[in-house]
Amino acid sequence: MAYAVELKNVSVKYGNLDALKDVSIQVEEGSFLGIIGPNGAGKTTLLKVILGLIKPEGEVKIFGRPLSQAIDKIGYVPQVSNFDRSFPINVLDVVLMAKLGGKVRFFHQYRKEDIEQAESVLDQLNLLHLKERQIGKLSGGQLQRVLIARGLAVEPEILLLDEPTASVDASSTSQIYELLKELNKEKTIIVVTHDMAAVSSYFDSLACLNEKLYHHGDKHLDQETTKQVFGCPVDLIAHGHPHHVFAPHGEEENND
Ligand SMILES: Nc1ncnc2c1ncn2[C@@H]1O[C@H](COP(=O)(O)OP(=O)(O)OP(=O)(O)O)[C@@H](O)[C@H]1O
Repeated sequence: MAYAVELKNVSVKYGNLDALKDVSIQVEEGSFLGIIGPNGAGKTTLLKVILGLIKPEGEVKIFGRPLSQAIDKIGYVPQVSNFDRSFPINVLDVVLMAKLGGKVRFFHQYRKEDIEQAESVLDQLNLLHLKERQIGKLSGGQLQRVLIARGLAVEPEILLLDEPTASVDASSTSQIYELLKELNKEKTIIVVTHDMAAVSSYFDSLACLNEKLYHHGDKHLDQETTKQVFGCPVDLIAHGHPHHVFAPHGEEENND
């Protein structure tokens, strides 16, 4: 069976800077994968590669096919911080924009079935009552869920999320992960985040990225991997919640 996403020896350079170096990963269909790494580790670059926005060295396959033939299988949820909240559009428009491939066209006439489908996604996420609300008037958690609705509006088989909990409080964080867990029953989910405190038991596998990909497998990370990736001891990164991510440290704990 083909992998949902497969990268082979993928590298990206910005000028002289190696943003990604020889990254290979195989993501099984139905996975809930967390990719963690510090700021500047190349997480957004990796998502852009999977979305076909950056052409890397190496190979990218989606369900065994070249990206160009399978791009419609992927939905994308951008970082809230990259989203202009002052933009004068309402929630339904944000979701419908997915149908335009992200291009903004004022006074565009959407097809009736597109509107019905966008409303149905909003309904699924308990957001339909907000459909007329201007996006600047949403809470951080609501805006994040609206962006997830937009990612879902293209009816993807794979949903990619960039820092989905960076702008929300702890209770919205669990709500968002509960929602993703529900969506994971039907879709492959890939989340990138630098926030290891927010990384939860929801993931069924974890990869560590810092230019290179250090670990990919089950959801337990060892001290050595995280030291390599983050360059500092595990407990500092996990903000006192190491049990969210890490297996018992065992003997390694004595080495600190
Ligand atoms: N268009 C670009 N031109 C030049 N350098 C870039 C460009 N985009 C990203 N970079 C650099 O590439 C590296 C990886 O950036 P990227 O945004 O992929 O990291 P990230 O892990 O998503 O970071 P963050 O967690 O801060 O969002 C960083 O050093 C960044 O400054």
